[in-house]
Amino acid sequence: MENKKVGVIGVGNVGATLAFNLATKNICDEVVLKDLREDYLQAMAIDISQAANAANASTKVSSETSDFVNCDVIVITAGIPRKPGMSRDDLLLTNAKIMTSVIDEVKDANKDAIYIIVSNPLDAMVYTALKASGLPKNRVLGMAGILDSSRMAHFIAKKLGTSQGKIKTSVMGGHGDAMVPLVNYCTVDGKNLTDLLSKEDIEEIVTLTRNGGAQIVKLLGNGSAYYAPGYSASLMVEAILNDSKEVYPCAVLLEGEYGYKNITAGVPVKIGKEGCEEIIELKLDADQENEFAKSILSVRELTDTLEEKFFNK
Ligand SMILES: NC(=O)c1ccc[n+]([C@@H]2O[C@H](COP(=O)([O-])OP(=O)(O)OC[C@H]3O[C@@H](n4cnc5c(N)ncnc54)[C@H](O)[C@@H]3O)[C@@H](O)[C@H]2O)c1
Ligand SMILES: O=C(O)C[C@H](O)C(=O)O
Repeated sequence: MENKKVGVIGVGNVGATLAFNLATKNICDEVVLKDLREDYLQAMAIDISQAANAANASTKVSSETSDFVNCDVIVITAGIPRKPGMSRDDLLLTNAKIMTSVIDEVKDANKDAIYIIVSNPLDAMVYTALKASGLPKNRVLGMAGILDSSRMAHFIAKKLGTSQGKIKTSVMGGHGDAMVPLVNYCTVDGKNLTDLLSKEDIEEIVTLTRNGGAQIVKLLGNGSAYYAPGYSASLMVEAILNDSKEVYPCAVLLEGEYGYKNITAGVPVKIGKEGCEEIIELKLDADQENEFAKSILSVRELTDTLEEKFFNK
């Protein structure tokens, strides 16, 4: 790619954190921001541009509508976050409306873009984005698996009292309470997690991982996590722009993989300049297959609701 350009729609907590990472680390040549809140949008563009200057990074940051064209990657974080006591699923219809409207606004001027969806409920928003854009499945990916895996690694490090950075984890399925942390694929410094911790400790880590988003929502009281989500999204952007073929867990449309069709959920994906270039089919044991089935079912309930109350109304 010649001039690498990334559009970020929604520059609230996650979008601004993402844009800050992209700009200060020179991950692309241009970042273009878009939001409903005009003054806030401009403030973010100026502040992040100044941060890039402080970092001696050459990335240009803009909030001009006329610049929101020919993006290579568009990340959508526009939408409302949940509040304490809410589930991500409670955001379904509000955020589906926002998702559809922002895609309608940008799709014609950004015909080659790969979309990364962040808004919640994540898997249902990927489904919505696919329908709203009419794009092939490889060009719409959802960010959640990297975040959930990073949470699992955090809880393992805490439990073992070990240094971070040596822990490999992977979480599949929908980004909801039924997500599937893949315990037998976790290693710490090359050693299997199952050889390092008891069954009870591992179960506790799985529960903490599943509740990781809610834990932060409760502590914040008004909003949800953004540093880890923003950073996780920047890894996906980087993999696309650099055509790195990195494998990350991402939400994509399944068309027979893992035995499911016409449903979006998190699976390991090889990411390159075409977006999702391959879905990796891991061998799951019987328990994991059951958990994945439950997770798929919870996403299916949301996409059925969308079909009934949003797309066919
Ligand atoms: N996938 C994940 O793992 C993950 C992680 C964190 C947050 N999220 C989700 O991401 C979304 C954003 O979270 P946040 O913390 O950044 O929220 P936020 O409220 O800080 O930011 C959302 C931004 O979207 C903007 N917006 C709303 N409607 C818009 C529209 N039509 N056009 C342009 N901009 C619009 C708002 O003005 C706001 O600036 C939420 O739905 C949240 O649940 C997902
Ligand atoms: O928990 C949320 O609502 C936000 C996000 O999905 C997260 O996991 O941090």
